[in-house]
Amino acid sequence: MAEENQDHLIQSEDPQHPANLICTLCAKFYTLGWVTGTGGGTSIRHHDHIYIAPSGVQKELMKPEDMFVMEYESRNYLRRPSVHKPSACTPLFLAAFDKGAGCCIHTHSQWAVLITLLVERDFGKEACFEIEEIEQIKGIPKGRGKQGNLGYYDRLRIPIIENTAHEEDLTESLTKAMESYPDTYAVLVRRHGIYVWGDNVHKAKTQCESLDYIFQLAVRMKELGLPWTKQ
Ligand SMILES: CSC[C@@H](O)[C@@H](O)C(=O)COP(=O)(O)O
Ligand SMILES: [Zn+2]
Repeated sequence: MAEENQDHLIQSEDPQHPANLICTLCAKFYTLGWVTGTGGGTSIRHHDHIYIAPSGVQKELMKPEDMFVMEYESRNYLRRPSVHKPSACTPLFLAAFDKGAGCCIHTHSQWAVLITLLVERDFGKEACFEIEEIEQIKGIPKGRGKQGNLGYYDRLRIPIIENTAHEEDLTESLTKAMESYPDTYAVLVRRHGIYVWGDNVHKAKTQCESLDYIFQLAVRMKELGLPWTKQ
């Protein structure tokens, strides 16, 4: 089967079609500083199809025809544009889909990176960003299989993993963090950025926005000497 010729998988007039949506979302994320300089990206699961962007391209300028399509069960590419390689983030996106996600967003947001620099590295212990009593925490779900979102008095915890020289080498520690923090919908990567996933595109996007807001606020709080938690 000629993988390049599966154009029907990415051609649709529907703006909500994953191939169109990845392009429009990344163009918006670029304006937030989340996917500049080819860094970051987004992947969407649509039934048994995973839509993946190319590696090393300007993520805000992508077209639907640039998209790779993988069959989730077999992990075979159904569509593979010959001029590109698939995103180096693909195994990390797949780790999120394995946890039931419908969409995974990777950003290089400077707020996320700053948070990873502000949380001490404690050798032998898993690092974690924690904050409470901030209204926007209510934009984050309680956890996988749990109903509803965190409350104002709940503590938000986002694990932090160490960066590696190559994106794909993050997969093992990302998977481990997902297991240590079964309720989390995000993992920070020190000096790199964040992976955020959600049950669907809408949830992944709004959760990513809520977290970025909280990170920006937390950086400012630190500058002002204000604590993130009561103790
Ligand atoms: C600025 S290069 C960034 C990459 O190494 C990587 O961290 C990244 O987020 C994007 O990888 P890509 O393979 O282009 O999808
Ligand atoms: Zn990255």
